[in-house]
Amino acid sequence: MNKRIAVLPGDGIGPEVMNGAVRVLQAISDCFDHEFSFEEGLIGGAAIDDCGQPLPESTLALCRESDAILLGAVGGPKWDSTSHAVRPEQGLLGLRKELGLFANLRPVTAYEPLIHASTLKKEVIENVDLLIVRELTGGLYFGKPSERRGENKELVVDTLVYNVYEIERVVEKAFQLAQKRRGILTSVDKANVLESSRMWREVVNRIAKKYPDVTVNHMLVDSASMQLIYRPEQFDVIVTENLFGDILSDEASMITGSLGMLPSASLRSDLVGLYEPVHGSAPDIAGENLANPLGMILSTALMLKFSFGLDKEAHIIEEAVMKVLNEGYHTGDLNLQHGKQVGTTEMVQKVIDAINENQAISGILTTYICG
Ligand SMILES: NC(=O)c1ccc[n+]([C@@H]2O[C@H](COP(=O)([O-])OP(=O)(O)OC[C@H]3O[C@@H](n4cnc5c(N)ncnc54)[C@H](O)[C@@H]3O)[C@@H](O)[C@H]2O)c1
Ligand SMILES: CC(C)[C@H](C(=O)O)[C@@H](O)C(=O)O
Ligand SMILES: [Mg+2]
Repeated sequence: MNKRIAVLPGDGIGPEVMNGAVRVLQAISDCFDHEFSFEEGLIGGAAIDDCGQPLPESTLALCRESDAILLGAVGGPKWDSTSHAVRPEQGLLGLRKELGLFANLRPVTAYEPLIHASTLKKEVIENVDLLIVRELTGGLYFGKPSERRGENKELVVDTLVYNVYEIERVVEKAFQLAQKRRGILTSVDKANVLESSRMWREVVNRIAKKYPDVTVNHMLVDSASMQLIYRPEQFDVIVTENLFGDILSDEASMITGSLGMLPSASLRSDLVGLYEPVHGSAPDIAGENLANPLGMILSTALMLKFSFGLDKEAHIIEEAVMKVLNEGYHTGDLNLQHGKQVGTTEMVQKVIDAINENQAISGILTTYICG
């Protein structure tokens, strides 16, 4: 299979984790004779430094011409003082909006070997396997006007805007995903206060009629944030608007033990997708070989699955990550008393070794069984 992949490393630890992701994909392509070509584009602060814009036309064109996009992270203190119109984060938001990537899937799994890395009790998290479906191209992030007004700029305006079709398409996606999983959909909103949430609820209830095999419940976001760390195993698929999804997914990441573990897929209706870890550019550890590359690596597995239909290859990456964690290897963000702490590049190499080992064993088995 020939695929063109746009690679947008971004800022901070972005390039470090991206380097690992590309190396893992090269290992996969070597094992399976796929041809993956990787073309780099600038985004975020790196792009501002280069041409004054967080999302250059050339990057957008590259993404449009590619079969899938990988993104590291954007932002950092270096660009914090610049005016908000040229913030690095605008590059990422612009890319999501321009490409119409409305459904952001953020799976959260309590990995057995990391159960003691979580600050939550073992019995609270041991069976957790949930999926947050976050609406990604609407809500407060994109409402206009967003500005400061008045002579002394003493009035600030941010608006929360949703068209009904924007809610329908992401809710529909969440129902379809719930159908393929355990059949439980929790819609999270703030319908006791926000009109947009009341419309959200109406849409969910209307679409629910098409999916009688999915059990639906509504939860207010404040309560949901509590339930997420009180009884997280109750959740299968959570569907929610943009900002709530952003906040709840960082919270949920601690079930896995670290924000560095969470992958994500941002999809539209066709197969094109953007794959990025949930974490940011982590300026506090950037350039020190300390970053956990697994959220980024697991995002490549989501890319293989969703954009290329390569389920087997995706599974091999996920199995390799599990094997490495089972052997006790982990980066410093995971608070584990036992095990072996390694740096970013060593962790990547361990995953690649596990992939190659897996393929060597299956090669021996094939020769043995087929003669
Ligand atoms: N998708 C993105 O590009 C994205 C996401 C979130 C934040 N950001 C940006 O990143 C910058 C920093 O934001 P922040 O500090 O609030 O959030 P962050 O996610 O960058 O970091 C939060 C904490 O988690 C740690 N952490 C995050 N990822 C890690 C990893 N892979 N391995 C080990 N530790 C990890 C960091 O060291 C830090 O202590 C900001 O400019 C923000 O806008 C970008
Ligand atoms: C960097 C920022 C704009 C982004 C968001 O809020 O969507 C990030 O926090 C995320 O979760 O992808
Ligand atoms: Mg976030």
